[in-house]
Amino acid sequence: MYFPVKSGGIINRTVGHVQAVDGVSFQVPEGSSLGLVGESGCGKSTTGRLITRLYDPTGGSIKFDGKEIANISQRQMLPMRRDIQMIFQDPATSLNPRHSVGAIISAPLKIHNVLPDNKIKARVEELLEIVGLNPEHYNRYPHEFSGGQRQRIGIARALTLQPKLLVADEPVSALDVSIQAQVINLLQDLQREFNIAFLFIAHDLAIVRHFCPEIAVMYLGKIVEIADRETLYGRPHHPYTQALLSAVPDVKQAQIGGRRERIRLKGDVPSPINPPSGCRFRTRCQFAQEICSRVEPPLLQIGPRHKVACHFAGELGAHPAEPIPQSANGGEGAPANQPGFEDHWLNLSTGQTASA
Ligand SMILES: Nc1ncnc2c1ncn2[C@@H]1O[C@H](COP(=O)(O)OP(=O)(O)OP(=O)(O)O)[C@@H](O)[C@H]1O
Repeated sequence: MYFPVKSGGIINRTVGHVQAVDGVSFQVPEGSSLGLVGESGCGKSTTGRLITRLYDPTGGSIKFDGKEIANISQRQMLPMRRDIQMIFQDPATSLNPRHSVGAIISAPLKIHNVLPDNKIKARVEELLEIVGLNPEHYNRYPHEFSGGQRQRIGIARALTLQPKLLVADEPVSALDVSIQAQVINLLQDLQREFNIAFLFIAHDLAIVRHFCPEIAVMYLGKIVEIADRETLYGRPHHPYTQALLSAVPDVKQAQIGGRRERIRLKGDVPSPINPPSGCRFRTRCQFAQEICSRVEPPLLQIGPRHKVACHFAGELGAHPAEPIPQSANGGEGAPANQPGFEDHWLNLSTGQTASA
């Protein structure tokens, strides 16, 4: 997704592009959840909005249930909207303050014409109950609810059409810490009960840990590491993931005394209008070498469910001195940036291909 940058003035020329999302590839299995994590501005929300087709992608492919949806018209997308819904970060701004809760939650039912009018109220009351709100509050307005309750209204609205995929864009970031766990538990219960797949967007690794069996870390529009939860938190290989994790308080470490060494990132995130050549993370990476400015590292599979985009991928304190040979990447056209995982991968310690 490239957004045009305009010059302004009378001749409003396009003078550049914000490369908001470029090189993102993942799968969200049916009924499961994938966490998408990264600093502000790395393209997480844009990715979520592309999948729900709130934005029209400028390139690439998005498949839902095997069907290509990246290029279909909004009209063709309409039936699919029932299956793909979104929960937004800030319930205070995503709910219309002039509409009652009943009107907000019933709107999708009316737009998609799925229930006769006389059955709508009962369905909305049922939804309110499912998300832990009092069905008698049908006629109240969003301002009469607390932040956590408002997010429950947003969740009920997203559930109305029984979606198969929910894109949750920082669904708890705007809430009090004490309320966050309750809303996450609710989402988890709903997932189990209705077999809903989640793309769970968050800016820190602590929130997605309990929700997502698989997590992708984004930096400046790209996925830099994606792995199952145990691998990502236990043995991250990308210096950026390692830095993000070092900022998360570690309870176990605190119990046995001592602190995990904190890795500080140098400088600011560069502009996505003119991202660094080669590896986009190199300007802030303590391990960067000459190759990093020349060659963009592909997203290389290095374990059964582990991919990383770094020439010097390795566990913290064990980054290799020499870059991973380009031949190991399979050369040009290798399926490195395909979604999902292959059944074979590169074993970094032996330099050989391994399989299950
Ligand atoms: N409509 C738009 N027009 C131009 N640039 C945009 C637009 N939307 C997003 N961007 C830019 O694309 C990049 C990615 O933005 P995005 O909102 O997806 O990041 P994010 O990781 O979700 O950040 P945050 O957590 O702050 O929402 C940013 O540099 C942003 O300025």
